[in-house]
Amino acid sequence: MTATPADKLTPAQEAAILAEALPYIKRFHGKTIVVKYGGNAMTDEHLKQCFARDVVLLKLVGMNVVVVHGGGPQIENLLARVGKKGEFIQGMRVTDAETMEVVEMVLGGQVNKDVVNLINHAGGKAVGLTGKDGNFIRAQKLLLPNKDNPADLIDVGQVGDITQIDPSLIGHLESGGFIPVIAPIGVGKDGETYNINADVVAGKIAEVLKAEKLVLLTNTPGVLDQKGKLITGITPKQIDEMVDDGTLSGGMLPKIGSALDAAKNGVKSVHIIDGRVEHALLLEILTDHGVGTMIKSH
Ligand SMILES: Nc1ncnc2c1ncn2[C@@H]1O[C@H](COP(=O)(O)OP(=O)(O)O)[C@@H](O)[C@H]1O
Ligand SMILES: CC(=O)N[C@@H](CCC(=O)OP(=O)(O)O)C(=O)O
Repeated sequence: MTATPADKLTPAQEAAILAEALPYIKRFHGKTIVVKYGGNAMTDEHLKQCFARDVVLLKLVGMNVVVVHGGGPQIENLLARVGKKGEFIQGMRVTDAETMEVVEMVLGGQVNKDVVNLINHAGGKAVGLTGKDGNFIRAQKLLLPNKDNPADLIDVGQVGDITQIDPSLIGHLESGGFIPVIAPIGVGKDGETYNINADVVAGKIAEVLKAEKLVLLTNTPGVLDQKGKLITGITPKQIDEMVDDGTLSGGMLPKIGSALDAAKNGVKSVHIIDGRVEHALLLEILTDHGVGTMIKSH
């Protein structure tokens, strides 16, 4: 028998991997999978193309894929060009009127169209939306709790707290074979524009659509413990402890909060995975090798 280089699979091995996908394709056929594509995971061109191909493949084998994207680092780049630096409180960007303009330009424009274009180039039919389209993400001003003084609330500007999501627009797109690509911008009752954390939007959309899975792609292997080791499954109790002792911080706070809310509110499985790994999405959904951290509801 001829030797096979370690990095090349035999035809039998390749076939075995493809066959492994069958039970997952059957299980998730016709089901909704919400994918949050973090701004930190969309920095490398090759990885971006892998992501787009994964989304198209999942759609073509019959899953209703909904993409919600972020764009934190991309917002930061444009803010720097106008001489501003972002400030975050509890993982939320402090959003004054000028920052809101930049956020809407970047999320609703540049990043949204980039993701749409990538997916379409990979053979899908993606349609970009913000919450203003059909008023489908309604929001009101978010006030953050002050841990030191519960009576006091922190004002972070035009940051939105979701009040309502209308799933019908997504349903129409899905029935036409389109892949919705959603920028995390909400609209207030008087037409105000709100900046919403993308993890929060992804979590709420997954809940409203009664999604089978919510997958959050980011730039860490998953949730890490104090020693930097990956935690493959995490419970609400562990989350509370890790928030209290500061092991979970920054952008991970809204991410884990939304993930837990989604898991508690009916989304069957919720995962935080490493978007820097090629085809991380396919590995998570179509193989026996779960990657990253699964968030448990209890
Ligand atoms: N315990 C933790 N495990 C993993 N990442 C953490 C943890 N605590 C804080 N983080 C930070 O959260 C970041 C991910 O959140 P964020 O920067 O908002 O990413 P994204 O753009 O993908 O939403 C990580 O890059 C890391 O710096
Ligand atoms: C209120 C708030 O913080 N909004 C986020 C929206 C983008 C986002 O969430 O992007 P990532 O997923 O790449 O972090 C922001 O302005 O950065």
